[in-house]
Amino acid sequence: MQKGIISIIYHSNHGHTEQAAHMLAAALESPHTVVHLIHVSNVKQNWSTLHGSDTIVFGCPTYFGNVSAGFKAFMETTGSFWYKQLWKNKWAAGFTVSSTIGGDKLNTLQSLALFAAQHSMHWISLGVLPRYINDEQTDGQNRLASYMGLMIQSDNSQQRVDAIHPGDLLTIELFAQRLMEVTLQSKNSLLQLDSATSL
Ligand SMILES: Cc1cc2nc3c(=O)[nH]c(=O)nc-3n(C[C@H](O)[C@H](O)[C@H](O)COP(=O)(O)O)c2cc1C
Repeated sequence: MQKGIISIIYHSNHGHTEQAAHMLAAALESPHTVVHLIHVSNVKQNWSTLHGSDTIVFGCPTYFGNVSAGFKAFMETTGSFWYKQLWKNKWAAGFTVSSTIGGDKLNTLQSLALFAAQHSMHWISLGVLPRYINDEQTDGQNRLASYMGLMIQSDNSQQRVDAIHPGDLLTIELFAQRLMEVTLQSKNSLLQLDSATSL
């Protein structure tokens, strides 16, 4: 079985999205995966890593209900190869961090999914049902009830980074499992297809 290559490209001004990106990368580590964690400020040295990935995960804070300026700048640099469609048929997924429960995070995830669509990538949704007990939503898996991608609620400090909420941590773990499943399933069926057609 070939390893699945998963890259996380993220922006963070105050460290909360960076913390989430590190947690997601750690949850993606397995004998079957190679994981790359790239801050947008280091993208110049890492284009070949992104181009060689099976799955690219986009992550940024929600600022004023949309992607942060740092992430938008990264998105726009991909215009230099967008017309070649280098990322066509790769898998894509996204996460966003903001300090309120809602905070218009959905709009950020929609912007990330649209960005992936412009690169003709396949979007992986969160795939983790919110858990209800006795008609009340719990503080556990997918407590922010997202479907488009991973949402995380942070503290609102620009000086410190508190621990991620346990429900969001569980959601990160479950999202990582889904990313691995999708990446590996597709990689191995493509390999089977290749070997069948080369017979
Ligand atoms: C300019 C600015 C705009 C923000 N807009 C929102 C917002 O629309 N919704 C929200 O819930 N939080 C908002 N926040 C809070 C941030 O999303 C939150 O602090 C986040 O954790 C910052 O991520 P970072 O530490 O990775 O930079 C905003 C913060 C800043 C500085």
